Amino acid sequence: MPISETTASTVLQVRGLEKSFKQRQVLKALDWSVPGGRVIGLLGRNGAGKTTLLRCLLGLSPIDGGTIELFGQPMIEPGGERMHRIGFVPQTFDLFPWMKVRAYLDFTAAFYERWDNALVDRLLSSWELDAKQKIGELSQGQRQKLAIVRAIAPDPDLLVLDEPVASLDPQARRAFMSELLTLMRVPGKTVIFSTHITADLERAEADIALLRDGCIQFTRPLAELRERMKRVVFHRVSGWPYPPVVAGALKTHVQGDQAVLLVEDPVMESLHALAARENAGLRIETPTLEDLFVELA
Ligand SMILES: Nc1ncnc2c1ncn2[C@@H]1O[C@H](COP(=O)(O)OP(=O)(O)OP(=O)(O)O)[C@@H](O)[C@H]1O
Repeated sequence: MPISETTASTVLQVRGLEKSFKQRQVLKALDWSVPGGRVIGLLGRNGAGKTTLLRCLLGLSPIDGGTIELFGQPMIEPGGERMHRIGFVPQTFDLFPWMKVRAYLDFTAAFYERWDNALVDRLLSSWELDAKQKIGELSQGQRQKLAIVRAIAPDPDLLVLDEPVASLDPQARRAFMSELLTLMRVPGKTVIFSTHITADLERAEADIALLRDGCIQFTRPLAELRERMKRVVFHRVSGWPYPPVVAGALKTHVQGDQAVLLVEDPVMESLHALAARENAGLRIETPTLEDLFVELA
């Protein structure tokens, strides 16, 4: 499947990215182009390399090969002018346990050109974070909320979040997603977040990027995936000695009397002709994003 094309508003351009840990090659000649103004959900199975990729993109982990451009400039190390435009929420946040929440935020604010104090106060209050509590005494979920507040407050142009909602309860998750969408309504802002929670991606109407086998397999709007990917089920009482061959099939399973295929851009006339030829029943369904993830990842 094609990778998104480079546009004038490309925020991130990765070419041939290679990254290994000892003998384990995690990212393999990875190409990725991320246009500005989108919410991108990065999906991939456990260990696919999502955290590794996000850390490489931000210059937090050295790369073995390839190039990364952020805002049109090569990304070699973190910091510099660009840090004012980037917000990052790591998978775990356990810095400064001795600092109180307010002191930590004030300390962090000093490093940024922009810092939205009103937003900080609003989020602390609506997410029930106690400004006087020490970070070390916060629960995992509360720390994650704090990390999100800290990342959003500088009004970044690019917000990168590594499983930001993993420790949040459903209410907090929804509140966070709604903040994220509010942030995105400003033109030109880009959000990349990794997650296993496909419902959040659906709520955010995110573009879906799939990381598998060390590469980004595709980056596509969710609506387009829904439109183009169909689950095709053939049913035949006598079973399937060999699976039916269908143009555009990405995955095929035979389960008893059913042959279930995930098909990209199915041609309806061909499917009906095949069903008639094989004397089989035919059903066409739109898979959920979770179904797609299970099939493709
Ligand atoms: N510092 C490290 N040293 C050695 N191996 C590492 C290191 N960091 C990651 N890896 C390996 O790289 C691979 C990718 O890990 P990564 O954390 O990027 O995956 P992930 O997609 O974020 O997984 P998850 O969904 O479980 O968070 C794994 O096999 C992991 O063991």
